[in-house]
Amino acid sequence: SDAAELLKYYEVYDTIGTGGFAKVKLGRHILTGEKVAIKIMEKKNLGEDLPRVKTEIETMKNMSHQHVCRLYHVIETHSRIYLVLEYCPGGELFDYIIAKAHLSEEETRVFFRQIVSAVAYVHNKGYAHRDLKPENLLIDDDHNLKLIDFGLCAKPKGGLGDELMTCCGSPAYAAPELIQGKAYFGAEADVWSMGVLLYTLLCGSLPFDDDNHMALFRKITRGKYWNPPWLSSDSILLLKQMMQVDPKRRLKVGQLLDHPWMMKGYSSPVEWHTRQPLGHIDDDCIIEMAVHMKRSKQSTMHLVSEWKYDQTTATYLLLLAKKQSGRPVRLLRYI
Ligand SMILES: COc1cccc(Nc2ncc(-c3ccc(C(=O)NCC(=O)Nc4ccccc4)cc3)c(OCC3CCNCC3)n2)c1
Repeated sequence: SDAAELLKYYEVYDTIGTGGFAKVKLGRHILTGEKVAIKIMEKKNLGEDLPRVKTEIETMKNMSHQHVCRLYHVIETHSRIYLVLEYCPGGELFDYIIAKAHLSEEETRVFFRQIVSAVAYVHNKGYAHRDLKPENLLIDDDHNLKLIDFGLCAKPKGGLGDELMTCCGSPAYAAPELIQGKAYFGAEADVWSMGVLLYTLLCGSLPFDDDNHMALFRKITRGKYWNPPWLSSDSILLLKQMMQVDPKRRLKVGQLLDHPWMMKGYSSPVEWHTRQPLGHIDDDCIIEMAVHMKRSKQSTMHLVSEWKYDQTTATYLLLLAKKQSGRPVRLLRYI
């Protein structure tokens, strides 16, 4: 069966989320004991979107960053594609904000610096996310944020507005130029969405909201919104600079990294470079794998360096995640 290949390496538990054409289940990697998120896609439901999934997989293989969800394993069977991804036990930022009504400026700053770090990294890789919203920001076991792109919206930066409604589902976060179907720059549209995100963190509500689609579009293109009384003048200024209707007047990501609001209480700009470069091979993980596979360290190093996103890649990356979370770099020995 399709699940046979998956069940060779993972225990599969209940569904933690669904969306579009994917279902996500909680799983556990048997060899390392680490929890994972398993994104399950039926090929027949993907239809002409299948190439976009392939592009998404290539994009993910190219991303390794402390604030971007990691891809561990790709399993393709006759009728399904399984993506084994980093599991975030804290759930969606969306639910976190709801639970707290809104966040303090200080707590918002900690999270927002992580969001800017992830987006600056994605942009530097030549992609625009295009669907930045609290449902696509997850909380990990260290209470840090991880960016995901659940709806396959990330595209090369210079994207056109053609996939207007297909993948940018929630217009509430979409930039004016994007919902008007104009040709736009992905990086500029992402800055607008980050402005809306910052607003929802600080205010606990959307700056532009309306049940009627047309009324919502009008509010977004007008760009006027209410500032709650608890906002500091610095926060009001930053929001204004990010939610500029004219994309050319909008703040650039580069200006966000050391913006005065971002620097309050910090001595250095946002660090957006990755702390886990793709090519880096960790010695402790290689040694544990070599012992387990009864192979030399050298041949284990070569096998891992092929980055085939198979069981070997998954085992290495999950051992590395264990090490980074302070858990012992050990593989299960009794199977
Ligand atoms: C209720 O939610 C809960 C509750 C408790 C725990 C969790 N934990 C938990 N962990 C991990 C996931 C996950 C990670 C990555 C991807 C993915 O699709 N990656 C692809 C990707 O990120 N590309 C990409 C990224 C950046 C740039 C370019 C491309 C998909 C799912 C998850 O999903 C649940 C969904 C539910 C619907 N909303 C979205 C999240 N949930 C979630």
